[in-house]
Amino acid sequence: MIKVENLTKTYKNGKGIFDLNFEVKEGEVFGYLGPNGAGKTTTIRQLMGFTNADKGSTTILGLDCRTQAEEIQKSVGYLPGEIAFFDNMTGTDFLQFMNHMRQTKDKTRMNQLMERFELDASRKIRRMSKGMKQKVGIIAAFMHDPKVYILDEPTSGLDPLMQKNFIDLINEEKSRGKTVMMSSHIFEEIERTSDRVGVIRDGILVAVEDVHSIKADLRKVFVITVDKNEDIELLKSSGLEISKVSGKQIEIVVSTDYQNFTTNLSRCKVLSIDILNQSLEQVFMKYYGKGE
Ligand SMILES: Nc1ncnc2c1ncn2[C@@H]1O[C@H](COP(=O)(O)OP(=O)(O)OP(=O)(O)O)[C@@H](O)[C@H]1O
Repeated sequence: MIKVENLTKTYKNGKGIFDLNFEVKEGEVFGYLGPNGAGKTTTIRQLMGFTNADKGSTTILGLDCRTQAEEIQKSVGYLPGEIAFFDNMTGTDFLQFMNHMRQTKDKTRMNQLMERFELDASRKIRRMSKGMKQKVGIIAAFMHDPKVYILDEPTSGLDPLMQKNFIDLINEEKSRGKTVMMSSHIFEEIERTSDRVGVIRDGILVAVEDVHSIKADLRKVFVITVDKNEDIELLKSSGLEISKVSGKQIEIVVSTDYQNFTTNLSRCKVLSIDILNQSLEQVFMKYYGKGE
């Protein structure tokens, strides 16, 4: 659905994106992660045909992003990172204008989305809060029911309830067979929506990972409080992976060995069990920060 081959775009200051190769398959949600300035927006703008690459090719729905940009911009559901609207228009005017540009007559989906995101679009855009403008952008990207969505930090400025609303919307679209590529800084949002994740750093794609298999491999840390010191000794000699012992509290890391874990636990007088889940954030943080 989306294909990026050897894509390179270098700005005069030497920054940019370098030799990117990845594909977003039909019906998949592809999360695009990376620190500030990594090159996410640059990649997305290339895909939307707003800038010319130095090298490489990009296609969406089989359309060439450079020579068929107009068609792509009409058919893809695109949400820019920085939303620049016609400030003097009301939200409704802007959405109707977009419908007109795309020759969409049916307003049912637009109205449903406005209701879903609780947007009063009658206000002038320049008087809207950042979150309200973001909602206008989301509705504009989704209302023509496109096959492919390209979304640059879609939940930026949205409150937690609306973020959840957005995640639900993405998952609904995925179940309808739509293809989504979205950049984000919010790991939870990626974890709850994406099938695969691409990580970009300093303009280079440093990883493409399958989120489902990462989730399956995530380890759980159980924090167990027992009644007696003998129980601690028993657990220490059980062959389980112990990450910390503090008095009558012991932390046990379990990834697959649940049988051994429960058998040994049943031999102890357990007072409490807490679980610390390893998150996608902990897995991906290695790509952030300097020098790692
Ligand atoms: N028009 C431009 N001219 C020169 N440098 C640019 C231009 N646009 C972006 N850059 C630089 O290219 C790099 C990539 O920027 P880009 O906006 O693609 O990053 P990003 O991953 O989207 O970042 P963020 O998460 O902060 O939005 C940055 O170092 C940025 O300063």
